[in-house]
Amino acid sequence: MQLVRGLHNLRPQHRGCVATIGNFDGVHRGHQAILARLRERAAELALPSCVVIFEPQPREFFGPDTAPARLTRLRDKLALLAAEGVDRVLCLSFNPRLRELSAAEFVQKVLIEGLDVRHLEVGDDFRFGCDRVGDFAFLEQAGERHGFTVEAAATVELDGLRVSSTGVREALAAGDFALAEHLLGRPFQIAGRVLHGQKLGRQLDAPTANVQLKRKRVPLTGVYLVSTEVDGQPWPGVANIGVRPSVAGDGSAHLEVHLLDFAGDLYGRRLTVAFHHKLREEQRFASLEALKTAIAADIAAARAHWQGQPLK
Ligand SMILES: Cc1cc2nc3c(=O)[nH]c(=O)nc-3n(C[C@H](O)[C@H](O)[C@H](O)COP(=O)(O)O)c2cc1C
Ligand SMILES: Nc1ncnc2c1ncn2[C@@H]1O[C@H](COP(=O)(O)OP(=O)(O)O)[C@@H](O)[C@H]1O
Repeated sequence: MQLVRGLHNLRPQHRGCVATIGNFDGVHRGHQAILARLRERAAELALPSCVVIFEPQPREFFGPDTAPARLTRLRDKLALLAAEGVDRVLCLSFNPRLRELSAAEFVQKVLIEGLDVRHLEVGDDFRFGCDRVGDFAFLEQAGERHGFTVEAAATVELDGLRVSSTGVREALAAGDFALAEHLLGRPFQIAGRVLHGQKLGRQLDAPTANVQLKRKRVPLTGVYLVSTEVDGQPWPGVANIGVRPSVAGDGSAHLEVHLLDFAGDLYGRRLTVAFHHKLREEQRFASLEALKTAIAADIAAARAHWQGQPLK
């Protein structure tokens, strides 16, 4: 899959494609349905498929502190899109200039001049352009003028519930991992590099791989049963994600993973942590001794849970 960053990096060979536009945060089963349709149309027309995404996502641009926490950072989103068979991603910076483009200008600059789109696949609630005035009817009219077809992918519902990034966030916040996994089509995961921490973990009899989080806000906090892979081998563990109120810190979110019966050096490695079950909320403990006792209980609970269970 090819990544093109910014309209200015589009070349003549990128013109002529089948495209879709959106945030694709989480690349959930609703997104996957649109991407499947995109693949079909690309095959029928013998054209490459292109997904247009924004970075930051528009809501993050308008309200960095109020936008919902990301389910997938850019790197993970790109890997998931590649796995869905997308040929090309055009990643546009959502900046004041882009924000001010009218719907007609967006169509002209991005879809016509930039991509020469022959077919556009959109979600049924997709809106775009300054103040979100562009909608499906607008695109259909533009398509008639410029010679491209537009199709609105039907809403994907599972058990009567519309699949959405918001739905996944709500499931995570409620600790309903079965639902999150159902909506995503895979377990919820966070990937990142293992950084050096405060070296407190070993004093707590629970060394923890400190997985780097690139964003301040996270879609879940608490203590969880997790699994990861080390050298291709599935490995169970227990993790805390949150601000660690018992430990002096800067208030930013951390993901700390203790792997059961693991001894070794994980610094610098990239871990993908899958979340399976919530054990408890993160707590503020009065002493490190009390925190140590709580962590020992969490580890015992994780051991009891994973005993004899195949890792997912
Ligand atoms: C299973 C588990 C549960 C944890 N629960 C809490 C908690 O409730 N409150 C808290 O402040 N920190 C909690 N922590 C985080 C510890 O404070 C953290 O792992 C410790 O500070 C080690 O940090 P370091 O890797 O920077 O040395 C938990 C860690 C683990 C592994
Ligand atoms: N069972 C284990 N689970 C997680 N990390 C472990 C384990 N055993 C050893 N390690 C290593 O120890 C490091 C964590 O030790 P810790 O004292 O918590 O230090 P830090 O504060 O740097 O995270 C991990 O990054 C990893 O390299």
